[in-house]
Amino acid sequence: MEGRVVAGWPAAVAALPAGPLVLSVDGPAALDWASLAEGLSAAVRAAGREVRTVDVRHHHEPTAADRIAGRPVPADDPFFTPLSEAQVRDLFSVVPRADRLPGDGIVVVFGPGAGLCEPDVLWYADLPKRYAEAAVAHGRLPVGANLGRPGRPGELVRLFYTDWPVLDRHRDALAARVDRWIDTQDPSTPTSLDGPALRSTVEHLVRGPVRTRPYFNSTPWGGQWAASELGFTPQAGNTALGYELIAPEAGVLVGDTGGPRVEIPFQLLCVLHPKAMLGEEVHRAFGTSFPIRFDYLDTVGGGNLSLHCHPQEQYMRDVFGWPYTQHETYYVTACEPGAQILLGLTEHADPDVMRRQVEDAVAHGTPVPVEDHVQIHPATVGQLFMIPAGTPHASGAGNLVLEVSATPYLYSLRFYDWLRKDAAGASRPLPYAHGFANLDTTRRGEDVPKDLIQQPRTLRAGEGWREEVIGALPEMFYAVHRLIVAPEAVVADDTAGRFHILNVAAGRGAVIETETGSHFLAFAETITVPAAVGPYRIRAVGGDEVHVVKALVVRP
Ligand SMILES: O=P(O)(O)OC[C@H]1O[C@](O)(CO)[C@@H](O)[C@@H]1O
Repeated sequence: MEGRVVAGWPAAVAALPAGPLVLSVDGPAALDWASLAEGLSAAVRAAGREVRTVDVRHHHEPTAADRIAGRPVPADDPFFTPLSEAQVRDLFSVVPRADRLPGDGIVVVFGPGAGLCEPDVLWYADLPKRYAEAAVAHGRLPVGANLGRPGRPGELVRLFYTDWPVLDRHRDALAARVDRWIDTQDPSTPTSLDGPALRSTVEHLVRGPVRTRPYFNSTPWGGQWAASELGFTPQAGNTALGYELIAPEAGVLVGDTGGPRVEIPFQLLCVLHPKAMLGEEVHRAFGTSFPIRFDYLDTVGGGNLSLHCHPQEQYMRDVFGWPYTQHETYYVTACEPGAQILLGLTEHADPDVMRRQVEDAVAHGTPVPVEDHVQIHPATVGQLFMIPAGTPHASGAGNLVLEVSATPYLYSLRFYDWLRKDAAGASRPLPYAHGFANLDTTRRGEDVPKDLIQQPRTLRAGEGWREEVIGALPEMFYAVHRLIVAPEAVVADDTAGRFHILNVAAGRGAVIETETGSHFLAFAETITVPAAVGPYRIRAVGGDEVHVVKALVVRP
């Protein structure tokens, strides 16, 4: 990395040019902007410069939140809104302009949209999205407020489908010209990196394998595998959903080991270098959206996921506004004896009966006889289950599932949640009307195991290794392969112009060797090999066979 990560406001302020300045600090709604302004102002004063602050949120229109909102479809849908297509500019009727102070004073314009105020210097203050989600979910202000609604408790539906698309577009548009990137995870000592160093770091990152920072959240079905086997600290009692690589939320840590670090959004790599990251054809098809996600579903010592399906392609576009849909696959990395995967309709499933029972469960708490409608398959380590959009599914208790899926992840159309209630006696949202509108009633009976529980096909092989296709379907744009590598054997691979994602699913680990370096990938870890890498090698480490799950786009 060229340039240094520095810690604290004084170090960031010391790098500002002399003379009167308008300094804009832009960033998401989910920040404690008042503390930021206070900490930054104190550092400016300590540097002997006069300071004045302008909070752009006071210049947002009173109706700003309405102006940027995606409209619910149908109008009273409490579960989803289409992705907002608004711009941060829409928050304002008039974007404020600040006059410079005399001498070498600094006017600090801060808040979402501050970058539009034609500043002399532009900083971007970020907070990884997981903080916003947690703050909104628990009603923690000021961080948990929605864009255009400071001071009012936030809502997740607005966060996911309005705030994030609007703010992400804005961040992406600023990325090529920000003068400093600031990570505010520690609000009293933010870490930061200047703009040229940020961009040279990103340029370096897209030339080699890159691992994103993992974390696990907790859900009502979450288990204990990641806590006990990997040492993750459960947020709220369990390690349910492991964010390995969910591009819209993923971050990459940059900085020297032992020194201050800055977490930058993985998405910056796709925005600043889309062809190097994704490859030319994938970029043409998906723009700057990184289309494959890897995450864990940990139900070991936990419960069943809800029974749900995901939107069909056309519905996803028309109703939710995502250009591609949430096709999924489950790879069983570990499971307890007797663990199960629910997948596909039974031969004689009747969606009308199922719907009446689902409604009965909601209205009267009557259990749904799920096995009448949905097939139950034994979970076995190493098996991949294909879950095209519209297929009802759930991982049962006792599994560690590696999900290899299309990137959209916020569209679980739940039919049934096993009558679970939270401490306050509330059920989780059950958008079953959307579920039934998307249920693929043709995929049932024997077709389910035949098409969706595939047997591995060897694609190529060499001394001590083979590469298998373990899941591919005509309607899915990606395929899942597996490399079986004997101890110390080496596989030569090539991105051939499209990124690969690798995960060590069995064995101690593997070394990923490229022309410029080597990276050790331990069991259960995931890494992206950008398209620009070209040829690379996978070397098995440890005394046991190593299994590497690999995903790639096959039909852009
Ligand atoms: O609705 P539940 O039970 O929380 O399950 C949601 C999870 O299911 C999945 O769609 C997997 O099937 C995940 O992507 C998602 O996080």
